[in-house]
Amino acid sequence: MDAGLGLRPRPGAAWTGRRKPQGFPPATVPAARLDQNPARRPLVLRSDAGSRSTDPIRGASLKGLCCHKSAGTEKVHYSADEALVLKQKAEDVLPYLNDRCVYLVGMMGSGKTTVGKIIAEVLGYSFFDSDKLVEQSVGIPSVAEIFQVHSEAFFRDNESEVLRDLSSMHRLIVATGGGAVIRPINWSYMRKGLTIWLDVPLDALARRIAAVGTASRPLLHQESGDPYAKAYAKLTALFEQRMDSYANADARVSLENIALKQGHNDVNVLTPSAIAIEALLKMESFLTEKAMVRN
Ligand SMILES: Nc1ncnc2c1ncn2[C@@H]1O[C@H](COP(=O)(O)OP(=O)(O)OP(=O)(O)O)[C@@H](O)[C@H]1O
Ligand SMILES: O=C(O)C1=C[C@@H](O)[C@@H](O)[C@H](O)C1
Repeated sequence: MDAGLGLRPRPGAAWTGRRKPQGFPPATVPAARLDQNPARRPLVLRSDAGSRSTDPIRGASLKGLCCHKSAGTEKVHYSADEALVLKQKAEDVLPYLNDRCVYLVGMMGSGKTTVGKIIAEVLGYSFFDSDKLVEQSVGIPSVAEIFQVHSEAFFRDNESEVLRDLSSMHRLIVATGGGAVIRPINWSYMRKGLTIWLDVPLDALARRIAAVGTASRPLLHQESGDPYAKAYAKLTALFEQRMDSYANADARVSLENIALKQGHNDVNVLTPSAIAIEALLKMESFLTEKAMVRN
């Protein structure tokens, strides 16, 4: 049990009696229109029998040309205690979420994919990585190559189109690209769901990124120099430009704060599931406060 988070599982307590928020009624998922840009491949939405989601996006999910990383297709490991808390928190959040999508925003390497898959798993939602969807729709296998063959602007245009298409769907956890927050139009799409900022200290990000190399991250990639130092310098510059945009998110998950609560100095010792638990707590706070204001 993660005592630092002050959580006690309440077996069977799925609903706390708070009024279920209104809005976002169940919707029929329209066919995604990823075919408007001539460089993009048409995308067909159809039911995904392979998804482990309990109610896969109202009977439809991105498949075929899209990369569908359902949370159920890759095993996520966490301790029994964490699993219990995750399950309980997911049950608390689900009624308030009301099928809305959740967009994880944050710098490169902040854990949007790692944490997003856990959240998707416990909520029974489907997981998508918007970078992968752009790669699939453009037909180029890596973001780095898209930058090289086309341009960053081309990538950003396609990223906006992907986010626009996802915004008409339900029950998705979306790991967005690190730079998705810089375009106001993207916020108009993400605002249809819930936005969560994974706020990770730059030093920890630089260490994570240096450990795996910068080749897949075109904005950080330079031919020479110490991988940590160059990642740290570039991340610092990017973060200065973007921090106000990240702060637009509905909720902020600060790894520094979680580490403080758990008595750690280094945020990189935090387990992805502890971060997912904190994200669910933040989602719950945001959604219940919003419901109280409304009622
Ligand atoms: N809590 C954690 N502690 C340590 N390392 C982590 C943690 N979460 C993720 N990582 C590692 O950090 C790297 C980046 O994680 P991940 O791909 O989930 O981030 P991301 O935000 O989706 O990145 P990007 O936006 O660049 O795709 C991976 O190597 C992952 O294993
Ligand atoms: O931070 C960024 O601008 C980026 C982050 C990645 O997820 C990719 O979307 C791309 O490499 C750009």
